[in-house]
Amino acid sequence: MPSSSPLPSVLLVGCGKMGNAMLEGWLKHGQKPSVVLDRHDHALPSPHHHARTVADIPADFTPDIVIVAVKPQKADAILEELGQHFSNPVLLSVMAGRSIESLTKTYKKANPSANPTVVRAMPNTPCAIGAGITGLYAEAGTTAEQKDQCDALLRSVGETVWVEQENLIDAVTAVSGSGPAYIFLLAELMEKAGIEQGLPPETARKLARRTIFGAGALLDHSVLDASELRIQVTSPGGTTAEALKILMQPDAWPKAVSQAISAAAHRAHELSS
Ligand SMILES: NC(=O)C1=CN([C@@H]2O[C@H](COP(=O)(O)OP(=O)(O)OC[C@H]3O[C@@H](n4cnc5c(N)ncnc54)[C@H](OP(=O)(O)O)[C@@H]3O)[C@@H](O)[C@H]2O)C=CC1
Ligand SMILES: O=C(O)[C@@H]1CCC=N1
Repeated sequence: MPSSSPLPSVLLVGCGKMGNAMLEGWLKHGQKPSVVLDRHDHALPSPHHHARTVADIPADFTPDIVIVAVKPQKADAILEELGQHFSNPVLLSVMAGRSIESLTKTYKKANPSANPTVVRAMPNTPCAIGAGITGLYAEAGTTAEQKDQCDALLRSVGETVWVEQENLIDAVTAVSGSGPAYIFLLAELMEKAGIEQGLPPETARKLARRTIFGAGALLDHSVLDASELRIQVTSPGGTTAEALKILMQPDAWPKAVSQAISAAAHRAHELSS
């Protein structure tokens, strides 16, 4: 649960879909004066500050944590620039794939004496409504206080789990970072199939969305395994059993979900450098 003390101050670099999802939650929970660096306009409540470039960051601003939330393929220039501005920050990267080694190397490129302490985090967009889940990994040498500060930020917008090996962040990315997209696809497909069965589009949309919401909420409340909750819906000889005969074919969902998550993890690995 979020603590009542103010959240650490941050320099949030990149306030797009993921950065903004986290920022909304942080602002609600009360955050020390922070700066958002993004080339697009952002109306921030006082005393927070929006900067379009590194040069716009107030000279006396030293954030507790520098968070990098730009695309991993486009991060090099801004990382190099930040390395010249903040020498020894806690650098919290939410970028998919980019390894601690690669982040550190790029950060030090224009300022070899820079020495960031890198923590990697993989949140997801439900952070926007406080229902996120974030996996974290900290490089060796990160202090307990630095880890606590990162954890507090992400815990304020959902739950957190820490992993013991950096490469497991790729698995987190594939399961929960990208995961909401799999569920949104399911919503799209259920809605479409409902329309094919003759339901009015608005009714199909409502049924699909509320079913996914309700099933998620039940999973969240229940101590039972997902498989047990599935069995509770599945009357012998009934309708669900007929649907699951198709979905649970080894070549259907079991294979597709495994392959999809493996492909996402593989892509994260490709983005490491
Ligand atoms: N979207 C998601 O669900 C998740 C994303 N992530 C990670 O979060 C990161 C951001 O993803 P996402 O939010 O989707 O991306 P977005 O492109 O939506 O957000 C990035 C933002 O940063 C801006 N930006 C990029 N470079 C600069 C710069 N040099 N100076 C100023 N502004 C800049 C972009 O502007 P412009 O668009 O003009 O380039 C954009 O507004 C990625 O690394 C991704 O791997 C992690 C978990 C989930
Ligand atoms: O698709 C991506 O690469 C990012 C990382 C996880 C979710 N979105």
